[in-house]
Amino acid sequence: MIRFDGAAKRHPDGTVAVEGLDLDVPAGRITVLVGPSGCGKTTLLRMVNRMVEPTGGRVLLDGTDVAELDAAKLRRGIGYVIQQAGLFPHRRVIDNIATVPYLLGWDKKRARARAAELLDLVGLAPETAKRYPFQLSGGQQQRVGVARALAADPPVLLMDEPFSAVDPVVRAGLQEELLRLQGELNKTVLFVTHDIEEAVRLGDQVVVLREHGRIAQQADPHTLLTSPADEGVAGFLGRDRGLRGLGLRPADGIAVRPLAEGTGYAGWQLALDSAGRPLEWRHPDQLSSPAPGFRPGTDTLRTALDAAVLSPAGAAVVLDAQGLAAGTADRAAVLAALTQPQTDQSRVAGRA
Ligand SMILES: Nc1ncnc2c1ncn2[C@@H]1O[C@H](COP(=O)(O)OP(=O)(O)OP(=O)(O)O)[C@@H](O)[C@H]1O
Repeated sequence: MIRFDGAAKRHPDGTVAVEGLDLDVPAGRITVLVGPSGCGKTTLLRMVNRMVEPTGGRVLLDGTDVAELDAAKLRRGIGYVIQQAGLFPHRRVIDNIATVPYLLGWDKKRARARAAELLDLVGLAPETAKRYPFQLSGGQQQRVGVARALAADPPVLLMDEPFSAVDPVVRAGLQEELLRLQGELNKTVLFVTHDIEEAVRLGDQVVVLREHGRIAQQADPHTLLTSPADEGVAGFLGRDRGLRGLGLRPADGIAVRPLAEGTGYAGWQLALDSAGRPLEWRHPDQLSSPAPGFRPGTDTLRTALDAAVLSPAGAAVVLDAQGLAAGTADRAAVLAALTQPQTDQSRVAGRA
């Protein structure tokens, strides 16, 4: 666990970057620091690996003040990912990833074998190994950056706006990948972003900061979206936060009308292919329309609601794990599920 214990940073020119922060970053979870430019996010992150020395208070790593640890050794035990990856331009991808193992004195063969393993883990093709960073796309470079940070299997990962230099589609893919990796690796992740959307998507815990590293709110994403601490946080969260909150809840507890009880709604009939996959909604007097659906438990309430809203029949198709139609759920059934209280266990699979 990382603990900020009154951690403060005042620069020689008098600028107070962080006034004095108390914060616990629990082991094995993702904690996101989010807030406007200049509020002290990067300063706080860098206090952990001693790239910034606090001028007041302490940062504890598993109970030990990091100031008492050898800085180089400390950094080798902490993965660090920054914006635009920060790869060594003159080194091949494989050797970029093996940077820390080399520093730790691993022999070349073992270090490269580990790097190849990580290349695969972050979803890059083996032939990428021989390339130089300039021969990769921005998204691929970020994946290499993540692989490099993970190379020596550090328990702690510091990520400073790692995905902000890539376009929204690539960014969403990288976020997805990080959640998948975290599901396997359970690192203690401290992640900095100025994007609240990214914060609620990735964080088990989200810490909204104001200027001078003051905490405006510290909460899980659902609580943050549904109960912002004040007007300032609500403004920072932006519009549609209720709807966005549904994207964090699994589509459970929705009453399903089984196929055997019929698939007709006010003249619309659900057509299936021979295997039982939904094809479209058909109506004798109207154009056919796509039949969107959702998988209970796997998809979110937002997806279920979207499917019900888009359906001309006013009902979403309920799918099984194989993508076959298991039944339908009308808008009223989806809306009824929205009003059910959420338990801690009911977060989207892979997130909690
Ligand atoms: N070396 C320095 N000397 C003086 N002031 C500094 C120094 N480094 C950072 N600051 C100031 O400390 C404050 C916090 O900076 P920091 O980089 O931690 O903010 P941030 O929240 O990460 O911002 P951004 O989202 O723009 O990256 C800012 O006001 C910044 O100008």
